Amino acid sequence: KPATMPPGSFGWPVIGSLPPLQMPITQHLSNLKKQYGNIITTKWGSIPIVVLADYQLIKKAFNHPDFQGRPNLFSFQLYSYFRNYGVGNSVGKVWADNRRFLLRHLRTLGMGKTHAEDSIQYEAKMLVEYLEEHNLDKPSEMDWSLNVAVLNVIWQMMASKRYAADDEEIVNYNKMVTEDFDIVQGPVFLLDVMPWLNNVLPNFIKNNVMKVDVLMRHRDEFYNYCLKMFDEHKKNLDPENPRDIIDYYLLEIEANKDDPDTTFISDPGMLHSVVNDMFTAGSETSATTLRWMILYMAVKPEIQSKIHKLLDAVVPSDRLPSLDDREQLAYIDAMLLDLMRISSLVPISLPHCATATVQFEGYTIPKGTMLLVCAEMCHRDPAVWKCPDDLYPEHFLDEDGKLDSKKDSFLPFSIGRRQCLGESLARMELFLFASAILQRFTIQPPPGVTLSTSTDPAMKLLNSPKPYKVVLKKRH
Ligand code: HEM
Repeated sequence: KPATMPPGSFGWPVIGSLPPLQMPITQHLSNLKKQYGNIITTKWGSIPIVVLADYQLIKKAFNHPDFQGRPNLFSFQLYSYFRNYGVGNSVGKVWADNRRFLLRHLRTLGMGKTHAEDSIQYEAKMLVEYLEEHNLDKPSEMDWSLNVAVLNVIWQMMASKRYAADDEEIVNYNKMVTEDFDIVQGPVFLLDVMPWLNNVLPNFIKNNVMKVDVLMRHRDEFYNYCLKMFDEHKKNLDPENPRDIIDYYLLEIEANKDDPDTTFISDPGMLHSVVNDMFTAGSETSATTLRWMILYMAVKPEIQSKIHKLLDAVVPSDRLPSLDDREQLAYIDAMLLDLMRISSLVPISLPHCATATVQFEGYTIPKGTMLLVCAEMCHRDPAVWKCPDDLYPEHFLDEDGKLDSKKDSFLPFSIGRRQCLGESLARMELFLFASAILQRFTIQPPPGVTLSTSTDPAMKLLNSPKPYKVVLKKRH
């Protein structure tokens, strides 16, 4: 390791210092922090890495203009056919233009406003009705209906489409996304960190062990589905009344067709990557957070009962909770924020990459270094949180019981220039879905079962609960 880089070690030649397979990633990084401090050098395969294990350092780094790249990881790049397309994994002007475009038009389409509220409330109503019909009074898993409800919200903003909870096409797409998340957290990781393996490994290993063929098949299926959707949109496009992000994007392409430097190019691959990024980033994340919520409510009856009392006092039982009730239901928002803290859905955020050599905190961080941040460690820091390992909504309430959401050491949506661009939509969704579910049901563990809130150790990028069953009892 160059002496000018932060303390740590590059490990062995070729393999570097790979994280142990069965150890949760936060445990591994926490061991490195104990050994080397808050800023650490390590190496996975051929990728040099700097790990940031302190909130103030993370904030500083993720606001630095030269730390906004993404590393070239095989399983991320695959989705854009290895081109600098889309928003979640793109860099430079393509990323900046697509990000600005999406933020602007998601706001036009109601992100954070009443227009989106109506559509989320509708999905919440459909979801509770579905749960009432299928999951009442018996131990049951929270099935795909949860994913479909969440996906419908983003699907409508992107493509003006919504699906029934048991629609085959959408359930199939959800299964693909979930399966892909499992696969990219498995052995294909070796292709991410040792890209040269791609040229030497025989296809039967890449396909049978790493499941690369499955990832590619899913990607192509979704690509073809998108092409059909784009054609439909082109046929029905009314420039005076754009309906959704796809319409706005088609208009942007048209408006920029004579600009040789534009990133809004007519290659459908670009729009496909934008749509794909939004669907993957916006569905599994919110759906898994709701799964955590349902689990924690079953495990913490005292918090659930406080929420029930509050809902009964504030919201008449013949209508769903709405954003107008939000101030009076601050305890629910506080519970959701603390849920995001304790579950740390994205424990190391998404990796960033240095796009230039940077002098940072007295060290040299060479161009191409990957940056990883310890969000989960910040969320469980006993020096910051009163009850670091427990769900404790009071972490996010001030002395007057008002919501206090701006906390240091709290970064479930990451921080800085690449911070989650769906944060306000996600927070609105979580509030409306969670309060609708809790207004309608009491959530209990199955008789005689002790539910565990420990995370599934097979998951590295996303902290998911282990599969569980709960009993829903109708309240109203
Ligand atoms: C509970 C729900 C969610 C959580 C916890 C979450 C978390 C995150 C995190 C940690 C990042 C990485 C930021 C970085 O690289 O520094 C991210 C990025 C992103 N998220 Fe979310 N997210 C959620 C919901 C959503 C939703 C609903 C959408 C879509 C509307 C969305 C769209 C995105 C996109 C497009 C990016 C990439 C941003 C970029 O690279 O500039 N997310 N999210």
